[in-house]
Amino acid sequence: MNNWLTIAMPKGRIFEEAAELLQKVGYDFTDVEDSRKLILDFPEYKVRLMMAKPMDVVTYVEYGAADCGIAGKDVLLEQDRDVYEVLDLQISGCYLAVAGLPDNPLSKIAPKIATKYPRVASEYFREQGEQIEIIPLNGSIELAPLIGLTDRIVDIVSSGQTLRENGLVEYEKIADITSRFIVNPVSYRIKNEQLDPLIEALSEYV
Ligand SMILES: Nc1ncnc2c1ncn2[C@@H]1O[C@H](COP(=O)(O)OP(=O)(O)OP(=O)(O)O)[C@@H](O)[C@H]1O
Ligand SMILES: O=P(O)(O)OC[C@H]1O[C@H](OP(=O)(O)OP(=O)(O)O)[C@H](O)[C@@H]1O
Repeated sequence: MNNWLTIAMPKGRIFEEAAELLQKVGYDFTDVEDSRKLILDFPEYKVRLMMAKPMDVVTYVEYGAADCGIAGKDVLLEQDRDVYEVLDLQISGCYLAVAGLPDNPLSKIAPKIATKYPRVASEYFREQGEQIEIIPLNGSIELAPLIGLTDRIVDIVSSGQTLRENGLVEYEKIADITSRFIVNPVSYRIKNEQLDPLIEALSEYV
């Protein structure tokens, strides 16, 4: 299977758009979504798919367990791993923002920030000259300011519905986010015969 490509695919909300894009370049993985299998072989394409949590795709690619994969720019910013980010696939668009209760100035001493993105948040507030305390959370981040646990959140905004329905407002946008095609640096050299045509084909659709 040395000439096969192993692709780490994000389960969850990115999968459908990623599979649609790959279908356009001749790889039909659309049936996979309903399966619970984590490793799926496609001999017709010489491709092995690994189904991973979106936050973990970069780990599999960095360690060479997968040759390449699809990951949100939010994950790449947070993890700063040794992988090549070769293409902006322009799918699963959203952005990272600072939000909180309206008309609510930051506490003077060590304001608290709830987030799944501690590195991005720390770097952002450092650039603003603010000394903050990170409160790491794994989900429902919007709860934190509602119950008075934190001054602000740093989280993904897409439609804005979650902020709106919880009476929160956006203070600043930090970064626009889309999904990226990433490649393991060694695979990039030794599997260029398989990777180059795929990257080339994808680049025509984005
Ligand atoms: N509204 C959104 N909220 C969160 N992530 C989004 C959104 N829109 C696009 N994305 C992208 O999707 C990725 C997260 O996908 P998903 O929500 O399936 O994973 P997850 O955060 O591990 O979810 P869960 O923990 O709920 O299973 C992010 O890394 C981001 O790039
Ligand atoms: O602007 P919107 O379209 O409302 O999307 C943004 C929301 O979606 C994500 O949460 P998710 O649904 O992944 O749930 P979680 O809180 O469990 O992470 C994100 O963390 C926001 O809460």
